[in-house]
Amino acid sequence: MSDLMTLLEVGGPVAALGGGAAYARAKHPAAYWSTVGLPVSTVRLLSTYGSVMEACGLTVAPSRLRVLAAKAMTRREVRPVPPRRGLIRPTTTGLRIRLRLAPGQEPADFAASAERLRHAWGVHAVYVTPVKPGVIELRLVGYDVLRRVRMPRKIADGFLKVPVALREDATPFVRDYRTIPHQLTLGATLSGKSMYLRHLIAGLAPQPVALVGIDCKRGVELAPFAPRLSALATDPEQAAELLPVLVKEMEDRYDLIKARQGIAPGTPDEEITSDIWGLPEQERPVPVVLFVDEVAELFLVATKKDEERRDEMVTQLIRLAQLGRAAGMYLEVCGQRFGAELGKGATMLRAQLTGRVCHRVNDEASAKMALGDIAPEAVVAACSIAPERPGLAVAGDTSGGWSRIRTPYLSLTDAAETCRTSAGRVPDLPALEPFRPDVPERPVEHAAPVVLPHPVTD
Ligand SMILES: Nc1ncnc2c1ncn2[C@@H]1O[C@H](COP(=O)(O)OP(=O)(O)OP(=O)(O)O)[C@@H](O)[C@H]1O
Repeated sequence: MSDLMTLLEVGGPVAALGGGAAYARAKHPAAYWSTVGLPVSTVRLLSTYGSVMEACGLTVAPSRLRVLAAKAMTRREVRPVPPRRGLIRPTTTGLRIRLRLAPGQEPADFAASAERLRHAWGVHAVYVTPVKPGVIELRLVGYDVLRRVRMPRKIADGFLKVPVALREDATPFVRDYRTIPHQLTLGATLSGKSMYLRHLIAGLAPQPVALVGIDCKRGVELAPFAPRLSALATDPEQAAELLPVLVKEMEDRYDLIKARQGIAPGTPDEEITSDIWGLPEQERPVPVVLFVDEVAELFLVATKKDEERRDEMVTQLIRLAQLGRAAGMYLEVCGQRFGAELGKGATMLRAQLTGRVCHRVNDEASAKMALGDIAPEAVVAACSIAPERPGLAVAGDTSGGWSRIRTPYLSLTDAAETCRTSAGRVPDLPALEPFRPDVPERPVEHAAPVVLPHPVTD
């Protein structure tokens, strides 16, 4: 709204079309787009649809019947036929339109022409999404939505789902733990990893989930969220004590599932479960999300004795990643690099982390560690992230899909406040009780003294 007001102050939508247009478009793209850009672009799309499709090679030859009918009724030449289009639907960032593909066309033809379409219609970007066989959706985005991120008002969030960032096509990027249980987030220093973690923690804090942290930066990243954490380890020694407890918790959960499966030989199929989600609600253990910040610190060793501890921790992390999903235990691993050079187990652990988010990195090798096994283009996209845009990242998963995303700004104070107000939601997990972090008392603001000092005067 304030953007809109500023735009109107600049000269209003009509005046903005004149002298103030360039200023308004550059300064307040969202307001410009919703007040001026949308009608202009709709008219442009409607009036040029057929010719643009033809110029981009996205038309097909008319059917013989159509040619005959046209010849019989008019003497005009019959033009190639563009795909049938549905209604133009405005969005806050642009337009959406569905197209029915003509026989012989495929979504890849449109994706290949996206750049040409964007120039022809004068928009920031055009994205192509297959909806069902024979139908695609074109999403026209009017401006660079990742420059100043605003999350859409309506987002399909829910249990174990956190809308953590915005994609470049203006759709929310939702971290869904039940679909992608474990994730690896990489990025150079000051690239925005902590902001990403902050959003996840603040998003999960109000949900019935146990949050556990291993923060090898001596707790500086996760300590502000201490009121909502069930356990926090701030160095490798503490992590070495916490990890076996988590593995034991996971094994107990497997025993619980097994006990349920063995209730009676004739138990109906739908009551036999292979993960905690099949258990009755009152018996179901609370999900646990383990945040590991600066994972490389767990791998680094100085002495022979450290090496043994390291090997144990890595094995436990691999076990959690391998078996955790069914027990409702999820991993969120963060670091600057995570390659084979970290030693035994690193590649194996990385392979278990399905979700990948790569912020700005210092070299191609780091981007390859996160995205190399997803798509080569994703690696290139990650390498071209500018330092001036912290929070920008490339998100992918091992199925091969990827997109550019950016987190909105969330101050540490606001995230910590969310954790403080959700402190009552820390679930009861007796095994983790010894690892519960101390919650520092809030600094008390000094109240005004009851007796006001006044200068002693003679
Ligand atoms: N999405 C964003 N929008 C605006 N500013 C951001 C965004 N993400 C991060 N920043 C800013 O960039 C700076 C670095 O971010 P952050 O601390 O998250 O980086 P980091 O990768 O965790 O760095 P380090 O590894 O050194 O801790 C901070 O000042 C933060 O406010």
